[in-house]
Amino acid sequence: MHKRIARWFQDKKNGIKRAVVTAYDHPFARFAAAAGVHGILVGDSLGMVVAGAPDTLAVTLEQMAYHTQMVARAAGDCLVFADLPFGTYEKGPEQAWDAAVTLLRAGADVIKLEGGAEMAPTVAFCTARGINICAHIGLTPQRVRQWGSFQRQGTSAESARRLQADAETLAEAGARFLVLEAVPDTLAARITRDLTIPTIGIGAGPDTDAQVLVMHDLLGLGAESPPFARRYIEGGQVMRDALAEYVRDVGSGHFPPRRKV
Ligand SMILES: Nc1nc(=O)c2c([nH]1)NC[C@@H]1CN(c3ccc(C(=O)N[C@@H](CCC(=O)O)C(=O)O)cc3)CN21
Ligand SMILES: CC(C)C(=O)C(=O)O
Ligand SMILES: [Mg+2]
Repeated sequence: MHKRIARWFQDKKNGIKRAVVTAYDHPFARFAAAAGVHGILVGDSLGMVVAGAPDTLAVTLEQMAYHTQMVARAAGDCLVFADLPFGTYEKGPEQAWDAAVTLLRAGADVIKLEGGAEMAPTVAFCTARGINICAHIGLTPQRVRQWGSFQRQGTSAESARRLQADAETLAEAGARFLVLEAVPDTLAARITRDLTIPTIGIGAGPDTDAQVLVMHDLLGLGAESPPFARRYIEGGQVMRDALAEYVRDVGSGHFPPRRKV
């Protein structure tokens, strides 16, 4: 196993938590790596937080490859995860393989895809041929057009049982990581305890092996964040203040300074 991935398994055994953040370009990935983040996810959430769309469905493989390249160049020792976007992998293992190769060539270490047991053959196919797969269950945003909104999952006993079975099936198929999104804390804790692979939670409570947050939520750059996100700084306000000062300085003649020669 890749030494950097083996560390994730070791830390899970020892109960040491790991932190993942999304990044979509070089400067943000550089900040994440310098801060000691363990993993960077080039998420298809870029369609929403960077491109301004209402969901992630319009993101293309070419866009994901472009952003993965920017991030990988700055990632240092961070493990780089990249999302397969909607429509590039659901038909089956061979379609998924082609798309995953594109993102590996762009610099990703681990390829993430959404879905439960129905994705197990694809996970097994890619894993057997040399690609590290991160599965993603619970609130899978690529299915929002079926649900109508971003709804928490696993809240009924039946849905919780299905998610737990999905987790086990995906791990048995060879997934190296599992993202649990917007599910009850108790369910995430149970799945984390049952699996030997590291779980990465978002809106899934404190008991997953790692956490992931969207960079623009963490830094307060978006107008709104999901209820579970913590805005560590109101970065948007900091930027607006700087920009307004620039506008004032240009208007008043304080910028640029007059040079002697
Ligand atoms: N900026 C941003 N941050 C994210 O974490 C994120 C995105 N965008 N876009 C893609 C998905 C969507 N995400 C979300 C969004 C909302 C909830 C949520 O919990 N919503 C409310 C209302 C749900 C409903 O209408 O039923 C909730 O309390 O469940 C969860 C995950 C997480 N992801
Ligand atoms: C929220 C995370 C897990 C994600 O899939 C993304 O950022 O696209
Ligand atoms: Mg995603």
